Amino acid sequence: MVVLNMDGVADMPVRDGVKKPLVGVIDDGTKTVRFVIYEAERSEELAAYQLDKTEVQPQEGWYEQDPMEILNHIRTCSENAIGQLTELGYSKEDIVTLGITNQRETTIAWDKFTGEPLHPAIAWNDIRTDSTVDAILAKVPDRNKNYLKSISGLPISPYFSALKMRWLKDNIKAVRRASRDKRLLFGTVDSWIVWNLTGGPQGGLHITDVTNASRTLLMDLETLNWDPMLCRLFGIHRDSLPQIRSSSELYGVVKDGSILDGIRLSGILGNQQAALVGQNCLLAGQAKNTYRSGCFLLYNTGQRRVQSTHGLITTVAYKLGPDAPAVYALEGSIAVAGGAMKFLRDNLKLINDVVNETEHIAGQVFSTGDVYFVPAFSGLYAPYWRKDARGIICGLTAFTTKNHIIRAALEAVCFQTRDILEAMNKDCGMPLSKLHVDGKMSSNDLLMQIQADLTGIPVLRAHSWDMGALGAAVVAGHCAGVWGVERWRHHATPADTFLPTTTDDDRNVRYTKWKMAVQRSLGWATTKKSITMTEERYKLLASIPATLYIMGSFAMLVVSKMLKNS
Ligand SMILES: Nc1ncnc2c1ncn2[C@@H]1O[C@H](COP(=O)(O)OP(=O)(O)O)[C@@H](O)[C@H]1O
Ligand SMILES: O=P(O)(O)OC[C@H](O)CO
Repeated sequence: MVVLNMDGVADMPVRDGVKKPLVGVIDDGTKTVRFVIYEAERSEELAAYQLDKTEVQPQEGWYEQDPMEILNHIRTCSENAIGQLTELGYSKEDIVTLGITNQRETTIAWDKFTGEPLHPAIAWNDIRTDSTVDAILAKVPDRNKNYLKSISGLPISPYFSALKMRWLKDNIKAVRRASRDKRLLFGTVDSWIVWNLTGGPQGGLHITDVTNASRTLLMDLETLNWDPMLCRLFGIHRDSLPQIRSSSELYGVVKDGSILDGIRLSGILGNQQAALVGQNCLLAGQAKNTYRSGCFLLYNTGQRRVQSTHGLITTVAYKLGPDAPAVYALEGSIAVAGGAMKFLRDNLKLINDVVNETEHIAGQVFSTGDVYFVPAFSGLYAPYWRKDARGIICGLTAFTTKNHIIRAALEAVCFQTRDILEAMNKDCGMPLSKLHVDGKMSSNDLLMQIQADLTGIPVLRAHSWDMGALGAAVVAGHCAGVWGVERWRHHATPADTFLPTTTDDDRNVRYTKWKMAVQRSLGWATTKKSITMTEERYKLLASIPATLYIMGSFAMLVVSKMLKNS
């Protein structure tokens, strides 16, 4: 609708003729940085700008990112998105607050006084800490990878930040030196962004929110504080860790000389928790699955911390203010979903274009012809937590074509989701009756239909694929008083519905075969010592003290646990 102003001249097209407060969101994903602007209480994006990040894979299983590139991309994206506002009748001044949502677990170490990163960010899916995990497990009763789960909610896995921090201290001289000189700051990407946005070396806030902290293996899920025993165990000094805050409160104001200068910061959520909020799964018993490079299914358990006995993670879903109670979730994390499509494109060259070809090519066959593809490129996450698994394609015959293999890669995403759902249903005792989905990969209709067929429940696809940015806008707007979470709770998220078309028998037969394929993928990889890139790293990796240190700490932990239980 075009509005006439007092002079009878058409104003810029503000939606519905009513100017609303705006909420900006910084969305740092594994592959992209986005800046998105929403009108308060509206779920469609008003303006957005996105840039791809440089992928750095220095060696097999290592994934690094450039922390400075993240900051530069935030500047460019925010300038461009805010630039679009003028055409829409808004200006930067209409942005009342900012939220941040980010890839979780990815870890950065930097210098408190210079602001310089001391190493590239180690990404969540990096498995260089494999041998550190082994050294730890060797000292745990029964090599129990769930030994720390009752405190942190997490299994011992290279996925989580504490192992990455330990690796940085053991292998990077600059990190050790900074630690010795009390200049070392650690953080997940949210911490890095906030610290830089709020002044950096000149008084930047070193904070994180509970959802990100709950992915480090250092936080006690009950107290929502860093756990002294876990910090000791991993050798991470509390002074180098950020302060843990809620997901929705006034943290501070941007002071970095950028276009965002002067805007308040009032929301932080890890991206999968943000998608749970964006999908409006705010009641216990509601769940969402986000299909991106990886795939993450979160089930809201309300204020109950459900301890999974079937391979899921317990994590903080959100905490809407310093005095609000924490809401928890059970999570099933899948390391490779859309990533398998990229593998088919870049490594096997079976397709040229993921978005435009996969659905079409896989749709040309009615089944995979009994081919199963387990994309365990760096091991398997939930519910298996097997870092020794490796990818397999099995069931090949002389009739197999690339169509079958591509279809099997799509099915793999759905079977992995079923693995998670089976575990969730057992942990929660109540089978999920429908699944809310989002993420770029969910735009694939065939994938969504296969998902409904293999799980036997309706799949409800959100109209916007980026529910994470929306969730961060909700929590930031909630604190700023422009986006009531209570009202949001009653907001119906528009969705496309995919209904199951298979019988129980049919899906169960196929699922049994999938489980056989998974079994065949296990135990393939032998742990390699991390082979480092520099002479310094070579020497340090071979050095025993770091490993001894961890083993010693573990011995202490075992003893202290025994004393606690006696
Ligand atoms: N239509 C589609 N069919 C199959 N896979 C898709 C489709 N669209 C996107 N993907 C896959 O989904 C992933 C999208 O990831 P993206 O949303 O960019 O998030 P991330 O930051 O996790 O990489 C990519 O790995 C891509 O291969
Ligand atoms: O790859 P993304 O950006 O969808 O997010 C990754 C997850 O947060 C990892 O836990």
